[in-house]
Amino acid sequence: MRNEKQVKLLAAVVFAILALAAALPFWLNRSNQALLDAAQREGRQQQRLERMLDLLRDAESSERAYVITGKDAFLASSLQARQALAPALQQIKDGSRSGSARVAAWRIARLAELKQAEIDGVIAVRRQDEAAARAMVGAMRGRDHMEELRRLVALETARMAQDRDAGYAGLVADSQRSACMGAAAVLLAAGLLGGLLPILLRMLRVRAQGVRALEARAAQLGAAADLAARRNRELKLIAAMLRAVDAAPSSTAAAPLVGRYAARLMPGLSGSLYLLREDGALRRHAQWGDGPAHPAEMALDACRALRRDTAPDPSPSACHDGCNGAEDELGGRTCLPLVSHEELVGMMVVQGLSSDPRQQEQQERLAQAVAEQLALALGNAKLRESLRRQSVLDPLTGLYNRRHFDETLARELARARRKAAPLSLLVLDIDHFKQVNDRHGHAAGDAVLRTIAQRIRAWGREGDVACRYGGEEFVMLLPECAVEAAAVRADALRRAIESMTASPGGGGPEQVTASIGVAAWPDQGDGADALFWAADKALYRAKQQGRNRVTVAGAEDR
Ligand SMILES: Nc1nc2c(ncn2[C@@H]2O[C@H](COP(=O)(O)OP(=O)(O)OP(=O)(O)O)[C@@H](O)[C@H]2O)c(=O)[nH]1
Repeated sequence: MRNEKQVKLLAAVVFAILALAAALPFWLNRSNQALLDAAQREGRQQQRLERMLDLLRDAESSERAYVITGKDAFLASSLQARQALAPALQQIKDGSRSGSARVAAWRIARLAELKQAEIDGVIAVRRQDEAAARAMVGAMRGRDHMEELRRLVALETARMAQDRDAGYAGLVADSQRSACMGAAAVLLAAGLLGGLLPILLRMLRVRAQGVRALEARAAQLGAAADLAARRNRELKLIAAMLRAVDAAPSSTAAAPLVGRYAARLMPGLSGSLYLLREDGALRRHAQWGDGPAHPAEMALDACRALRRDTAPDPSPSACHDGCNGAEDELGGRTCLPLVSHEELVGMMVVQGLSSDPRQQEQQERLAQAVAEQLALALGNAKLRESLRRQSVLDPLTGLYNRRHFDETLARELARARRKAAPLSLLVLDIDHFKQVNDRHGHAAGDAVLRTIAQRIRAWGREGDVACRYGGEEFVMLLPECAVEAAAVRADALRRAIESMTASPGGGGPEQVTASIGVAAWPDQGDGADALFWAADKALYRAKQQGRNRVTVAGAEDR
């Protein structure tokens, strides 16, 4: 700022000096012109004075000739000279400007008039008396006047020459002064410019530094804005992925969605999502990108990322020996254990990381952020699954409970109506189970219930729904199975129970039997209650008829 003021001030001074130097030739030219005008004026004045002397000389010659000859012919030129003299004298008076020149001009003019008057007087006397005229001429008055006139004209001429010389001398002095001033002005301006130059250079340097700093800052801000926009997009995608996982009915159902979001979140990278199975192995449920296919299944101890510590380590780990023992190229991959509430729920493998360390760090940071959020969401999904399972499962046998049966029966009935397909219901009750409890104890009774549940599970087909209805009573729903086929299958189950070892661990009965009542929609019951009622009545009849048998509901059971 201070520099800027200095530069402006110096620039103004330099400008003024240069303007002055530029004005000098004009000023000098004006002096030259004035001198030239004065010289011309004085030259003209000198010509006038000489002409005036010539006229008087002509007039005097004519006068002499007339005095000597008396002939009027000689008076003609005197008359002409006389007529020309008056305007010539007026021009001489007008042609002088300065005070002294004017006085001299007036004196000369006056003397010329006196000379003219003297000539006129001699001519007038000659007309009367020649001798008197000759006497007048002889008196030399006219010659004195002419001498005086010549002297004055010479003086005036000398004065004019002197003035001219003085003017020329002044002009030379002015010219020298002007040259000196011009040179001084140029030197001064050069000096000032010399002083100005370092300041300007410094200012330019400072400005250039400022511009560079601003450019660097702008680049930083641009990069920060880009980064913020990228992070914002990533956060939005992560949030959307988490919402999708939350909305999915199970973690396995969520996995393909995760794969799709991961492909958008980490463009250019490939990867796989593994979920931990109940048997403790990792199973691949999603894969994205164009990278190499990762193993479909992986044992926990095959992964260096997982076996490194006793507890799963959620920090990213670059594999160096490949998964599942397979050879893998070094680097370019990170395996991220998905740990939620200190429990491993799965693993995310990201492949194709950049070889540029900075870019790789960013990719790993993003993969780590995705993995952390995903682990929590998958953990929550598993928790929800577990809660949901617990709410519909019977804790003793692991079969569905009565609540689930009620819901399923209503749903399956609706489906059967839609499809016009049969739906069979089996109600199974263990025979004399009270005696089992009484003889072997309640724990042995529980063991028998679990063994029978296993047998039912083994007997069931895909689509069958087996539930513990309560106590020692089980129900099985057989969609798209007509009553005859259901009766056949029920008898197979009865026989399987009859032939199984009821207490494999010992301490209980060796054998148990069960009675089964069978009913089917729509023949034995149109609604859920009617169908159950019919099957239960058939079971009652089986008990009455001696147990360990299958009874199909008939018209009397409706
Ligand atoms: N150990 C055990 N016993 C149970 C459980 N639920 C019900 N029971 C018993 O099952 C027995 C059912 O007996 P009952 O209803 O008299 O029938 P039953 O002895 O099987 O006779 P029938 O059905 O007529 O063949 C009772 O002794 C109950 O205490 C259970 O969860 N565990």
